Amino acid sequence: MKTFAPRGTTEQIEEGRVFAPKFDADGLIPAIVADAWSGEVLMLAWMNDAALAKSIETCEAWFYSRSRGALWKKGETSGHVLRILEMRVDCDQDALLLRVEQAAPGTCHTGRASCFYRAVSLREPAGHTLVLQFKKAERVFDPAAVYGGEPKTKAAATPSGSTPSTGEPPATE
Ligand SMILES: N=c1c2ncn([C@@H]3O[C@H](COP(=O)(O)OP(=O)(O)OP(=O)(O)O)[C@@H](O)[C@H]3O)c2ncn1[C@@H]1O[C@H](COP(=O)(O)O)[C@@H](O)[C@H]1O
Ligand SMILES: [Mg+2]
Ligand SMILES: [Zn+2]
Repeated sequence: MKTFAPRGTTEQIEEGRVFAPKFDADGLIPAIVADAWSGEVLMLAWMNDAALAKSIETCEAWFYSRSRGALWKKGETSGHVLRILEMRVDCDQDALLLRVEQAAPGTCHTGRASCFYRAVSLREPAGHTLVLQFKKAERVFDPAAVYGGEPKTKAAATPSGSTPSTGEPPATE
């Protein structure tokens, strides 16, 4: 059973009004999630046909977890659901952008605001271990309290979560 329109011509896909999302060979389409108010990119996850349909029906973000092999409503454990204010599709309709309002601060399961809290060093030659720089590493919630497990209160107090071997600088934002 197909939930969405079949792909048309390039002209129809790029300039038309019919939503005809392209799922990859695994039946998935990537969805970038950004905070609707700040524009901050929060996470990237994948949707299958069912997750996309549920997201559209409920205006809450549903994904397909590749590692768990299951449909997943973001926030089902944490309560940190993502209300979709707008869903955009890119030119060739093979990527989605969800502009969301967060029910609670912190989208990343590590307790950070965004999954993208580290930067890869640029202008480095390939072929050796590249060091990551912590850019926005402070935890805005304690993942142990929300998900269970070892408390992260110490790491929350030291935003860079410093592990001396990597020489991480403190958070810069
Ligand atoms: N909460 C998250 C979560 N939030 C954001 N993300 C991002 O979403 C991506 C999930 O996509 P995939 O499942 O395809 O990714 P994956 O890396 O193959 O596998 P997992 O992350 O699912 O292990 C990850 O790569 C993360 O960058 C999360 N990925 C996983 N979780 C887990 O989801 C579960 C439920 O959490 P809540 O939805 O917050 O209740 C918990 O077990 C969390 O650990
Ligand atoms: Mg991942
Ligand atoms: Zn994350």
